[in-house]
Amino acid sequence: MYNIFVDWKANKNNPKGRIVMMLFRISGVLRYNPILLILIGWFYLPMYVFWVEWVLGTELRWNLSLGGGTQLWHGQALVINSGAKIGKNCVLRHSTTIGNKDDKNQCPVIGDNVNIGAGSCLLGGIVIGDNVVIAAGSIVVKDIPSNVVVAGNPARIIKHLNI
Ligand SMILES: CC(=O)SCCNC(=O)CCNC(=O)[C@H](O)C(C)(C)COP(=O)(O)OP(=O)(O)OC[C@H]1O[C@@H](n2cnc3c(N)ncnc32)[C@H](O)[C@@H]1OP(=O)(O)O
Ligand SMILES: N[C@@H](CO)C(=O)O
Repeated sequence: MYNIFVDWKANKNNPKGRIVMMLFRISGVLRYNPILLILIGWFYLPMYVFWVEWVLGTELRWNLSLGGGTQLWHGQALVINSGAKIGKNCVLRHSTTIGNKDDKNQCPVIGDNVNIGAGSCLLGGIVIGDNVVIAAGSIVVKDIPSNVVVAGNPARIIKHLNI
């Protein structure tokens, strides 16, 4: 619940990001509260799926593990498999896919402060460190260490960050 306020602050000057993240966090509250889930989940979750996933095209599954302070820019055609884990203070944009590579359904585990450029694909059971910038249009299919910028298809390190 606390993350609602953290996300709100992180998405300053970004009303769409604020609203989508708030709706996502409310669905997360239902996940951990069986009574609320029974009382309002039957109504709220289909509405969430309809408006956020289908109409806005932002597939942030209600049971996704997503750290506080997530910035969501634009968000259209963003699809994240619910098996992925994303840390705190990450930036998500449009036309991005984070999901499985094959039918083993292993998904990325992403650290804190990871800034994912528009049009990227992060696939399979890979681990991405903290403080990583993923350039627009990158295809990431291998582990990425902390404190680097990666770009390209397949994504390779183009810079080391002094953090
Ligand atoms: C509507 C909107 O505005 S939505 C916003 C969309 N923006 C994003 O998604 C942000 C993503 N940001 C990027 O992709 C940026 O290019 C960054 C952060 C990866 C790199 O930016 P900078 O640090 O300024 O790097 P710089 O421009 O100096 O490029 C460094 C090298 O990486 C290459 N490079 C930069 N971006 C990319 C990319 N997306 N894909 C492949 N290579 C790239 C450059 O060609 C350059 O290569 P060179 O050294 O061989 O000449
Ligand atoms: N600042 C925004 C611009 O659209 C972004 O980085 O995505």
